[in-house]
Amino acid sequence: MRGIARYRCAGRDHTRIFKIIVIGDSNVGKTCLTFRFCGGTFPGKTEATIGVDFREKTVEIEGERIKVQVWDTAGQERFRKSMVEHYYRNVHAVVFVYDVTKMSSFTNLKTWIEECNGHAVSPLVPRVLVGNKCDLKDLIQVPSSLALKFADAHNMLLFETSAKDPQESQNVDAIFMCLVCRLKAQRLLPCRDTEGWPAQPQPHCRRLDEASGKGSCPC
Ligand SMILES: Nc1nc2c(ncn2[C@@H]2O[C@H](COP(=O)(O)OP(=O)(O)OP(=O)(O)O)[C@@H](O)[C@H]2O)c(=O)[nH]1
Ligand SMILES: [Mg+2]
Repeated sequence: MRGIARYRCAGRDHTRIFKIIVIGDSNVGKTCLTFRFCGGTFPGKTEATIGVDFREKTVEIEGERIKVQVWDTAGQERFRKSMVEHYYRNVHAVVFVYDVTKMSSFTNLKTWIEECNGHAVSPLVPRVLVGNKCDLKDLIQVPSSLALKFADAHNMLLFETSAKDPQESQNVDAIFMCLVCRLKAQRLLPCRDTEGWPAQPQPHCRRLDEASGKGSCPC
């Protein structure tokens, strides 16, 4: 049987928790991507996220169990403004999402990056760029070359994928697993218990589902 690595904090053993926030315009598919990663399915119907929805998934990498706490944020200004400070507090990694069929969601990325930088997120916090809805091949407006240039300029990896297409599910997993691997490599990252995770459900905050998965580093 393989041993599970655990880290000791204040005399107690803890599974490390990594907080990953998912940011981008409304309707780009943030909820669907997080659903695909945490639940393994594409939700039949979604509504605009209000505040934040929490999802989590426990993964095992090189013998260490890690809890990935995914913050599915609201893209609509009116549904997010009271929550923005909470999004960025103690964040470990950021996923920026645009819709490959909607150029404005790509050009707006600079605003999302500015917001992130404006909340003093350390440059050491890894960030990735995700172009979603690649299944809509005939409707693509954002060329990969343009997205790649943008990602390079901002020191991010680019993933182009689809939350909807089941054949893309491994790519969706790779987005998050890649971040987890990078965070795991940052050995000084402290373990946290439930800091940043509301003890009680709050208005506009719902903790949805939990699934478990095992994986190896996709990077
Ligand atoms: N074709 C296609 N549609 C998708 C994909 N991902 C999401 N959608 C659709 O896009 C719409 C918006 O998806 P959501 O995940 O709710 O978008 P969101 O970014 O969470 O939006 P907000 O919560 O308002 O910020 C829904 O109708 C989804 O079914 C995808 O990969 N392909
Ligand atoms: Mg949403």
